[in-house]
Parts: sequence; structure tokens; C-alpha cells
Amino acid sequence: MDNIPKPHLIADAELPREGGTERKVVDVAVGVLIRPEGDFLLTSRPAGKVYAGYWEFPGGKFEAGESVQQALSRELFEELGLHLHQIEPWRQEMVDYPHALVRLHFCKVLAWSGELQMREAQSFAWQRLPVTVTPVLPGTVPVLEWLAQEQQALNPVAL
Ligand SMILES: Nc1nc2c([nH]c(=O)n2[C@@H]2O[C@H](COP(=O)(O)OP(=O)(O)OP(=O)(O)O)[C@@H](O)[C@H]2O)c(=O)[nH]1
Repeated sequence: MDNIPKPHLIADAELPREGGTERKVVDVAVGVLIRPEGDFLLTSRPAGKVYAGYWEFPGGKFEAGESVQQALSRELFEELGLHLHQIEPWRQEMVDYPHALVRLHFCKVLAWSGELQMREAQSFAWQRLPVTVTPVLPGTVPVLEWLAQEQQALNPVAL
């Protein structure tokens, strides 16, 4: 896994261009499922996908005409068998991977139902900071930093 090229996390203004036209952006909806006590869900990327075995927040690409909430609800039902009830769009991030230019739409998911099923034979782990699973997908690392910043803002003496 170590010889996979590292992607570049970029701002919108830096978007790369090829031959004068913008590279196609792939929109991805990503869910940060947070339990009431603060644990969040990470899943490992299934065999056969790029970055197989890397840990990430679950999600996937939009299908035509979908909103973030629709894409996330569909993906998490397909991958995990969950029905999402409370989705809060949170932050966005662009990542320039060798295989794709990806716009990640991170949402906090605070309520869901259904039993967690690994329908793509992935692994899952409920985590808190600092996470104990490795390796973490490069596009996931900033999210862990945002969560740490939020925790610090809420409880400055604990960290
Ligand atoms: N789900 C998810 N994808 C992420 C995260 N961070 C990140 O960079 N990505 C990238 O976003 C893209 C998501 O693609 P995917 O392959 O999981 O989506 P999908 O299930 O719709 O794909 P497929 O059905 O075409 O196989 C990948 O390029 C992945 O590397 C993350 O935290 N969660």
C-alpha cells in the first residue's frame, strides 16, 4: 500500500486544467456517523477498489440528479444497510488523486436505524480520537483534524 502515490488536497481556486478545460470533478457524499457518546464510524475500503484496505468514512459517488442527502442515504443503505434519519451537511474538500479529482461532501449523521451490515465485505470500527486503525485514506485525514478542532473548542482543557 505504501507505494500508492499520495494525492494533493487542494482549494477550489487551484483546480487543475487539462488542455484548457477543467478536469471532471467527481462528487462524493460521505457520512460521519456519530453516536451520542461521540464515537464515529470508520469503514475499510473493500478489495477491488482503489485504496483497498484504507480506512475512510463511508460514502460514495453521486448518481445523476441526486442531492448530497439522497446520494448519502442510497450509498449507506447499499453498503451498510442503514436508513439515515438526520443528515447535516458539514464541510467540503477537493482532493486531486491520480485516479480522479474528487469533491468530498462531508455530512454529519446523527440519527439512523437498521443493523450495521458489511454488504461489501468491508471492516468497520467505532473510533474516537486519536484513531487506532491504519492506514487512513488521505482524504479522510482532514476530517479527523476538524473533529479534533471541534472537540478542543468544546472542551479546551481535556486535550
Ligand atoms: N467514501 C469515501 N470516499 C472518500 C473519502 N475520502 C476520499 O478521498 N474518498 C474518495 O472518494 C472516492 C469515492 O469513491 P468510491 O469508490 O468509494 O465510491 P463508490 O462506492 O460510488 O464507487 P464505485 O461504485 O464506482 O466503486 C474515492 O476516490 C475515494 O478515494 C472518505 O472519507 N470516504
